[in-house]
Amino acid sequence: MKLFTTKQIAEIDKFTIENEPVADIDLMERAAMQVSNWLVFRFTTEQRMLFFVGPGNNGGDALAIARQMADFNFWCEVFLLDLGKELKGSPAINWRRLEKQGKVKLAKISKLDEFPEIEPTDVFLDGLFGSGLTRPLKGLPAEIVGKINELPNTVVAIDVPSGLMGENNTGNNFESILKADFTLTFQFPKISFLFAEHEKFTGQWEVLPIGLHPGGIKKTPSDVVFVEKEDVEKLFPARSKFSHKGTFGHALLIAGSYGKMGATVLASKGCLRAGTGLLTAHVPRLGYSIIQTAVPEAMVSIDPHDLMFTEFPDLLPFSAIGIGPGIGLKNNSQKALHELIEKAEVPMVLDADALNILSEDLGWLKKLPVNSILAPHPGEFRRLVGDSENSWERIEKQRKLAKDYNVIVLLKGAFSSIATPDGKLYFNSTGNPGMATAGSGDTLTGIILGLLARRIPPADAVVAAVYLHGLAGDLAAAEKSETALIAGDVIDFLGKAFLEVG
Ligand SMILES: NC(=O)C1=CN([C@@H]2O[C@H](COP(=O)(O)OP(=O)(O)OC[C@H]3O[C@@H](n4cnc5c(N)ncnc54)[C@H](O)[C@@H]3O)[C@@H](O)[C@H]2O)[C@H](O)CC1
Ligand SMILES: [K+]
Repeated sequence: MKLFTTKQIAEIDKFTIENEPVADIDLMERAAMQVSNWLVFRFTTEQRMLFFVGPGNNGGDALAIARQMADFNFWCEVFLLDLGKELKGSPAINWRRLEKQGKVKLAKISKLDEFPEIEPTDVFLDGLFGSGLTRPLKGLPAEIVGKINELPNTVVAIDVPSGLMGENNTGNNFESILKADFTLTFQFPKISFLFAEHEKFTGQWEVLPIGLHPGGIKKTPSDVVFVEKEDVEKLFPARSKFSHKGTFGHALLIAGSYGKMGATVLASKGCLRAGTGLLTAHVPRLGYSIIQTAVPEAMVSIDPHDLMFTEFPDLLPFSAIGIGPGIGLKNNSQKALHELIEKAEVPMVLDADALNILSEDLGWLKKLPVNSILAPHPGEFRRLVGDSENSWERIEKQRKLAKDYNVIVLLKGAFSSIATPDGKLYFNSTGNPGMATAGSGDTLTGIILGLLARRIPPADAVVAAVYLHGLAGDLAAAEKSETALIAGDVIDFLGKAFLEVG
């Protein structure tokens, strides 16, 4: 799914109104009905619904929802924020419709003292501000938000939690952003919902389709993609009956050192499960019997050093190279990594210690084969490019790194993001907190390597690998719980994940 800025969403909104065509007020009614249908199944008519209504269309939505919910026999009360201006357009029409219906108590709030008496079971609906927010909240709106945040009641935000910007929240006043338990957002997730520090504002968010015009969505350009099943399905070429091992390539994995051979085992298994034809794992001497025993499907190339990576085999047979998990930072290994980068001609995926080594001198990134992949977690990313004030700034740095060095940068996190040199940005939609566990990243590196070895174009390989890794983790958590989840489970469920994206 393409993701848009709130400005672009307003344009698609306008396109829909003109080309469907549909009257503004009817589109609002449609959006409101989606929210009402959601609320009806979530709450009971014993609970009061208190609507906090702002001056724009977000408020208009709230007024329409209040009327619809009253028709569903819910007790609804409306509190219109009185900012000294009359309602206009569709919000004004919805106010009159409520007056005519006569089932909902209507009040205005012009100062904080007028905040209503509440019961703990009351549900708050936030229709103060949505995607039209232009600046941080202050004055009365900020006070109302502050008051709502102090109370224990369940809060449902309409479209966007009031006060949160749709994209960049640098410089926003975090004290005056509404903290919702649920956010019901229209048609597209807003980009700022994908940043960890905003979870406390959005709560659980859900996308409600409101039938925006497909033509408008198609013609609006966007470099940002929220990766879902249909985006991944199309990346896999069908396997021909006449395929043989060579068709699916030969991966070289360089991983592990004394005390860290588990990283090699996990990455190897991930790689094999991702469908590589052949895998050679290059390991220090001490790792020989470990790999032969734990991963009999892999061939082993043995380093002359007992404990660490110091040399690599002839690169000719390999269609992709993965390096990093558990290799350590010793000088010999650093030197060998640099030599490998000089010689390699097939796409590489670099992770963990390989990235820590390259952080010392980013000049090496320029020498990587084109479209190689860096797969840092936030700590490794910081070592590469320095501190970031927030997720937005981190993403900007990620995109710049990808462009400047012609590499694909995968930043691992809750919604892992992938930046490509041509300026595209992907956010992954799968995965769960249980996957923040030892060896999870090694497994992912293996999966990426396996897809790369199959000669799937590097950007597609990363997007698909991250999605499948997350999906396997979700399937595993459903059976084993997030708490008990270990990296090996993700590998075990990778087959089921592949079946789902068939
Ligand atoms: N395409 C859709 O998704 C649809 C969205 N709908 C709803 O419309 C809102 C966006 O409405 P809009 O009128 O553009 O903006 P808001 O209601 O968010 O508020 C804008 C209003 O407030 C003023 N303002 C902006 N910032 C501030 C501030 N910091 N302090 C005070 N006032 C501020 C601004 O000048 C405007 O007057 C979207 O979220 C959906 O809920 C449609 O109903 C259906 C289609
Ligand atoms: K809102």
